[in-house]
Amino acid sequence: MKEENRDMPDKQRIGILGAGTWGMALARMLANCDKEVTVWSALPQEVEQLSTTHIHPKLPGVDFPETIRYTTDIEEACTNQNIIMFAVPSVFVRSTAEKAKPYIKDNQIIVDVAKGIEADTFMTLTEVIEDVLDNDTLHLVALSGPTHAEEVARGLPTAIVSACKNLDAAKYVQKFFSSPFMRVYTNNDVKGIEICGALKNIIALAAGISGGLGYGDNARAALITRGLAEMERLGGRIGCTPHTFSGLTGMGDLIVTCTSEFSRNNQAGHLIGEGKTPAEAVKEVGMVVEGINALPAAVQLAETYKVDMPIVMTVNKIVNEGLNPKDAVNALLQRDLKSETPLPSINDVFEESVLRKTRKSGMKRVITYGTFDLLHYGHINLLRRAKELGDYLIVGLSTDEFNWNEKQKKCYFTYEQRKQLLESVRYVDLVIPECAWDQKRKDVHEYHVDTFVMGDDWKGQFDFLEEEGAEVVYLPRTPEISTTRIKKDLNK
Ligand SMILES: NC(=O)C1=CN([C@@H]2O[C@H](COP(=O)(O)OP(=O)(O)OC[C@H]3O[C@@H](n4cnc5c(N)ncnc54)[C@H](OP(=O)(O)O)[C@@H]3O)[C@@H](O)[C@H]2O)C=CC1
Ligand SMILES: O=C(CO)COP(=O)(O)O
Repeated sequence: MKEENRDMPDKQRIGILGAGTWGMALARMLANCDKEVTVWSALPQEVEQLSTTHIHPKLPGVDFPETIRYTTDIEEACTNQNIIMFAVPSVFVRSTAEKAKPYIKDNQIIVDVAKGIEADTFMTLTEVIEDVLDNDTLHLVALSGPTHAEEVARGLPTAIVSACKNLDAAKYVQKFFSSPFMRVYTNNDVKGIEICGALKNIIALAAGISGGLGYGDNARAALITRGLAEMERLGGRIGCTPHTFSGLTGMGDLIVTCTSEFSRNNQAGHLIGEGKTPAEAVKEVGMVVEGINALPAAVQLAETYKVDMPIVMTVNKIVNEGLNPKDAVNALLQRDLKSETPLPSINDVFEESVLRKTRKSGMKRVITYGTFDLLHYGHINLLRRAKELGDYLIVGLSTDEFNWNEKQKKCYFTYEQRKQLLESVRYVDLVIPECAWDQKRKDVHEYHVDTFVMGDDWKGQFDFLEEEGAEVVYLPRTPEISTTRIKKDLNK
């Protein structure tokens, strides 16, 4: 997708599917930024009420611009829009996509703001939409973050993430939703963003239950921190980027949902902790409680991938198996004692011991950096010659985020896949992540590097590392081969 093709006439248009609090808070912000907004709801009485009163019953004190159009006709909401946004609760995403499908044009940008994982398929919600619409030309964007509708509807400062595998589409949505009070970041880890959005709601239920039982801030902080560890563990197992979990949609959304009075999940948990049944709690909250919807998939994913998720499992026992919340918390506290630091992997232990040994025996250590996507014989030549300069070769492998953020480059293989390929090359002894341009000075000292090696296309650019005591060598590239060239040839 080329961003320039997307430059729109003066009026930018969006169709919003869902007139709940979140869809309406965003509708208000966009209409106030002069976008042409059409809101679809499945419920005629909701459309009738919003078009006549310009007030949403769940957002008292907030007035909505009269320019917003309301309709029960999904064709009207989907036709001729720059963006179509899904803002219905997770359980209605599939049926809403089915209704919208006949009216979705090729190359359409579709944004999902609902948070959840489908129960039977374990699909995230952009995956559900993709599955139903079944059209390769579409651009599916997850827009997510710590964003309570009640605050956005009042114009309070908020940050959010636009996540898409296609950088141009992510940037388009970033621009479209940026406003004087909303700051939008991009990310390409769509799965990680959506897993965070779904799982944090379950942890917020736990935080609410703890509050309802009368426990204090210490317990809540422990649940937030250990909850994040569970989210990260599952995310890591299914290939999400670790960095996402410390970002806005991970730690950020977890903090806001576990602490805000506005959180529906937190409120429902509180009521359950006080003794209400889950059904009574959901009824009293009166809005969607997505943590409860996400539980079946989260439990199944934890079991399928054999990931230890004690908080998620405990919430499931309380919500779906009728376990008494107090007994559940006691059981959680009485589990086997553990270390906070995960056990180092066999690889880490091995590499550490090799590094220690090579330090003692005075072996010569060499380091090089790069992306090494679509590994080819030019890469192998460079690695072989680098290894010949010493005894132990370290490769600083550019992470996906580093490539995305600093080089606007999307790799064919993920960091983990590229790492595995490099680790199976006989010349490579250790692969470390390259996350920033300026880490090289630190690496030279941390890894006791004697020689720094790069291809001669970088000639002169790293001579400053000599100040750190490393010899700097630029090796000639193998002229006829490069990843860029492979991609170009395959596209012919
Ligand atoms: N609220 C927030 O602060 C945020 C919410 N989100 C996410 O956005 C999604 C929507 O949440 P939110 O707006 O809060 O939800 P609400 O509970 O406020 O609204 C849900 C809306 O869906 C309507 N609805 C009922 N039946 C159907 C149906 N068959 N098909 C389509 N829609 C139906 C509801 O109508 P009725 O009320 O009459 O049942 C209501 O208008 C959720 O996944 C949530 O996690 C994300 C970020 C922030
Ligand atoms: O996702 C949200 C805030 O980012 C809303 O959370 P609740 O659904 O718990 O209100």
